[in-house]
Amino acid sequence: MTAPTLAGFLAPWAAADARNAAATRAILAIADVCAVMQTRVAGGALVADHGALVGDSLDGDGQKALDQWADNALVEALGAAGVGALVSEERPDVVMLGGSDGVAVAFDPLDGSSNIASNGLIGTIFSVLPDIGGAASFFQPGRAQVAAGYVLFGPQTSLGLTIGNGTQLYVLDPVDHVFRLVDIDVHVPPQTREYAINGSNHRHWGATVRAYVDDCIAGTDGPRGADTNTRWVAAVVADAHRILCRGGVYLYPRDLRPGYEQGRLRLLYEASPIAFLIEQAGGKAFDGRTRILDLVPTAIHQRVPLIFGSADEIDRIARYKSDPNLVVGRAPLFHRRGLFKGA
Ligand SMILES: O=P(O)(O)OC[C@H]1O[C@](O)(COP(=O)(O)O)[C@@H](O)[C@@H]1O
Ligand SMILES: [Mg+2]
Ligand SMILES: [Mg+2]
Repeated sequence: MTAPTLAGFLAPWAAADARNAAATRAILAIADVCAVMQTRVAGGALVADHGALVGDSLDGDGQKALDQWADNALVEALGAAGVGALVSEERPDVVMLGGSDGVAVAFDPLDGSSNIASNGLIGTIFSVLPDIGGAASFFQPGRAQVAAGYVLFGPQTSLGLTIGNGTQLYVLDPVDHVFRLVDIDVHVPPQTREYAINGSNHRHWGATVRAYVDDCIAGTDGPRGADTNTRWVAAVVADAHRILCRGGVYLYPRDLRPGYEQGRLRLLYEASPIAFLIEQAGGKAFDGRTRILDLVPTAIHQRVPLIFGSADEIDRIARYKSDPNLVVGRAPLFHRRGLFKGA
């Protein structure tokens, strides 16, 4: 028996009310663009120089050809799908599309841009919100999301989705190029010994994050009394997928570098959709203090410190914040006063 398709799985939900139907059209439009993008990505330099710099990005890390292609294809498809308004990482302002179906969409057309030119893991992340009238739709807390998802371009092309009834995983069938359901009820294991953080920023972190990571690194010689493992893909879509599959935690905290006072990830089209997916799979997501889904956006491209994953490990990280005994009296390994001063 062939696995249900994405469209087939969503059909009963779409039939329930007009907003679900509008959200379903948007989700299927995104899935169709990503199915086409899979072929484009798989062809690499035979198709185009995907990693070519084609302009400035809002974040200052340069817009790549594939960022631009994905952005244009998604804007066109969402317009045709009747979406009212959208926010894209690649566009400075809210784009009014004029559709009146009742939903608005925020998306990161290409996540993991720094991996494009080296055939690394990349993807697309999206958030579907109720359309409450133009730009205002994007200033609702994340818990107002109708649906959230991502597509990961890897050995398989995976799609993760939540419509608020658990989290499901799909794979793009290489035979007929449609997404088929492979896991109807994803569960993030509550415990883990695997963390993901860009360790090269160690000296810029606050004391809490540094203490947590130092204890991970200390392993059996430290307060955890157990060894840990680390993974960092430089594509949050891929780190999130791994965590949905086998647990773990991801941290992109605020740090002392200029411009990183609120970390690196964007609330509307990275942190909020990932938090919805992770929570629906039994995990947790916060900014170090507040649940991501309770945050109310104040700007469409605002950054937010993002920490998500296995629930018990998130509680452990939160304890580093609430219990100073876990932090005080430490000489940071790599800091001005530390053992390896200037190392
Ligand atoms: O290069 P760094 O500092 O390790 O940051 C990597 C992080 O930045 C991101 O690439 C930002 O997303 P974009 O690629 O969409 O800009 C995340 O996916 C990833 O986790
Ligand atoms: Mg991104
Ligand atoms: Mg991006």
